[in-house]
Amino acid sequence: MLPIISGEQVQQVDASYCSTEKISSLDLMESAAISFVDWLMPWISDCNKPIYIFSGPGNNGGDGVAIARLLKYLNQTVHLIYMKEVADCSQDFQDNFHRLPNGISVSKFDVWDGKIEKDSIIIDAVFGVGINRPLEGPYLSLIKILNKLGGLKISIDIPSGLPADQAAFGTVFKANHTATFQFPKLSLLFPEHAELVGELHILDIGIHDHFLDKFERGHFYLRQGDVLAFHRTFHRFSHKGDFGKVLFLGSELGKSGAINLSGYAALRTGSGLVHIAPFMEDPFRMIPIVPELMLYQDSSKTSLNQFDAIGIGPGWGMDVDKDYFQSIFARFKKPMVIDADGLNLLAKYPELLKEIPQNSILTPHLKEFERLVGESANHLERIEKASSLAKANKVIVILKGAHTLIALPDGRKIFNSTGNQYMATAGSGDVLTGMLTSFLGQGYAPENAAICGVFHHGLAGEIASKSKLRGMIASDIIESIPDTFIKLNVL
Ligand SMILES: NC(=O)C1=CN([C@@H]2O[C@H](COP(=O)(O)OP(=O)(O)OC[C@H]3O[C@@H](n4cnc5c(N)ncnc54)[C@H](O)[C@@H]3O)[C@@H](O)[C@H]2O)[C@H](O)CC1
Ligand SMILES: [K+]
Repeated sequence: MLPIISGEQVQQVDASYCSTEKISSLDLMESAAISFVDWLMPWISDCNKPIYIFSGPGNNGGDGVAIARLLKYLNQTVHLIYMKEVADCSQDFQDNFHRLPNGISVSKFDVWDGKIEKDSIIIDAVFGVGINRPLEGPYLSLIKILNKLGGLKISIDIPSGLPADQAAFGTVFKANHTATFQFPKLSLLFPEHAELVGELHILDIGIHDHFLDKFERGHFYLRQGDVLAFHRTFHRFSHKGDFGKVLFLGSELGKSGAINLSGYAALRTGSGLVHIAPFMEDPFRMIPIVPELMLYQDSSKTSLNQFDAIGIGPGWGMDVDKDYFQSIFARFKKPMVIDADGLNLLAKYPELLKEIPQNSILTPHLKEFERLVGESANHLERIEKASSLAKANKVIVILKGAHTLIALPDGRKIFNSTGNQYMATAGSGDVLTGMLTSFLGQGYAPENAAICGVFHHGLAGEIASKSKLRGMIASDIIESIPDTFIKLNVL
């Protein structure tokens, strides 16, 4: 998995890479600039819009200057506005500045006429990961001007003003795309920064992941290439028992959809036998959404050991009494998935947290998480609280949202790369619970079940939303689960 290192460590990685590969930092800046231009050109080459590049005094500014040169070579109309005397800028900035070809309009900010043609493309290369204090003076004035403009606005590496590892501490450039180098900086993954970052793109500049491994501090980014290794494979002689027998407890009267969605998602994820137990007086009156689902009546006296995995909570309601809730942890000693009202019940009876079987998977969304651990000032604090909850109770905490976080009991924190805004729809969480429980029931180690469940859930959402966009519903996510296995070639 790709380590997410700190902004401060980026310089050390660069130095390590340059000395091992015997290249100069200027060469590395050139690869960064080339990867940016390669990424940008396919979608701007036909529109012929003027490009304004704003370059600060450090190496982020240097990237901007190198990009100005490359775009000019590709016959683009380029305006470069730089902020500080060239002699006071970083060495690589200066070297690139002296290589600028003719035909680019170059102005220093304090004498620039301030004119930006309508519908221009704005490239923000003011500050990168070297930001160390809030924007002020000319930098603040510039970003305020740029934030008022519409059109395509792209940040190089990180929106200027945003620190790499912390919550924003002042005015920040508002990008609609951020093209970041090599790995996502931690702060680019915070939900409160979504409006600053826009769509996130990760550009490879040639540094191999193992250069990042040396600086690894427990944060990782989960990509498609990583996820295959966490799967179990099955063969021609596998039978339905191998694929697991799972049960879902939830769905009070009026919310029968919840465990139906979980159960159906478990079937589509590959479970052999799926039971659903509605929390209703006569559970057998409910009609499952697909005939492959079996109904089950649970009581606090019956052992649940016949099941390989259980998922509890979707649509359960808060009328579940404490003794019955507690009895589940005594009747099922293997890792389970706890979601929705299962989590709300834990928030109501926090003394039961220590009774949860080790390595169980808790899947709060932000509100449920707040009920469990209280409010957080920002996402950084939330990430730390999720990790503490996981470590203290030896459970896996999946904090749902854009870039869902998987906090493992050993302290590792994994951020997911799949999914999109269209997944914020009723029942999407019930689908995740179904998928996670299914993987557990198929004999996946809980950590692997968490990783595969979260990744495939996001990927299914991406696939389903292609043809549905805002009209996508949770059932569409379920229908796309099989395509995720086909896409990853998991047999
Ligand atoms: N491996 C890579 O990812 C590569 C990244 N590159 C780019 O380099 C920048 C980081 O460059 P660095 O020079 O370290 O930092 P900045 O450009 O952000 O500028 C730092 C510069 O600015 C001063 N400063 C900081 N905050 C302020 C402020 N609020 N007001 C005024 N001045 C400020 C600080 O003192 C420094 O002088 C990275 O993001 C990439 O874009 C390389 O191109 C190649 C490899
Ligand atoms: K920037």
